[in-house]
Amino acid sequence: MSALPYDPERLSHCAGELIVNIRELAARGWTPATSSNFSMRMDERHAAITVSGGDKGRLTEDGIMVVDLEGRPVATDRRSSAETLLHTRLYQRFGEVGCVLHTHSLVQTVASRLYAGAGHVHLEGYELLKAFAGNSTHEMAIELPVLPNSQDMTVLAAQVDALLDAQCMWGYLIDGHGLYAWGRDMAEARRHLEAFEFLLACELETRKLK
Ligand SMILES: CSC[C@@H](O)[C@@H](O)C(=O)COP(=O)(O)O
Ligand SMILES: [Zn+2]
Repeated sequence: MSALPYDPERLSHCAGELIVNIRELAARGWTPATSSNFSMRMDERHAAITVSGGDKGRLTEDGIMVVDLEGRPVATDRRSSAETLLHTRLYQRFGEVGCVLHTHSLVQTVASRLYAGAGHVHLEGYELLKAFAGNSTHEMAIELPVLPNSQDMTVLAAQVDALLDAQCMWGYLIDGHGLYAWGRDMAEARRHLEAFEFLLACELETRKLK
């Protein structure tokens, strides 16, 4: 029997799913330099998350570790993502959140700069809005929030908390930084991430043509 406070088989399963998906996202150029971080819920008290630093496109099992939902490392001396708190707050608040993905694509970063003043990106009338869980028509709008960046994760986490108090959503941008998106499992989180990326690219293209 394992002395670990989590199921090692569950960790292996999460690590496998994370690695396959992260490599695919990295291959699209969405994780430049050592940016971006990713996690999956393991159980009601633990999440599997990427370690801090390193090229996410070359991730191996060694690059995934366990934290508790307060963001503390569990049974390891490795250092989890600098942005761990932004992941664990979502798992703490919403029992149904199973996966959190954070990337730094060019489109996400440029959009975050252009819409930081407005505080949100207005996305309306797109068929792809149906990619977000709970939406069944293009005849609707969502506001993707844009938060000010900070190197102090407690400040950023508090901003995210305030947002989540005010509205139900599947993602947010951080100014000059990138996108956070989540879902009930990896497939849903990835669908949301890809939908935000595509819709932001549409907004940027449309601005160019106006
Ligand atoms: C390479 S700078 C990007 C980091 O500051 C951060 O925003 C990021 O996404 C990755 O941090 P990490 O600690 O590796 O999870
Ligand atoms: Zn980041």
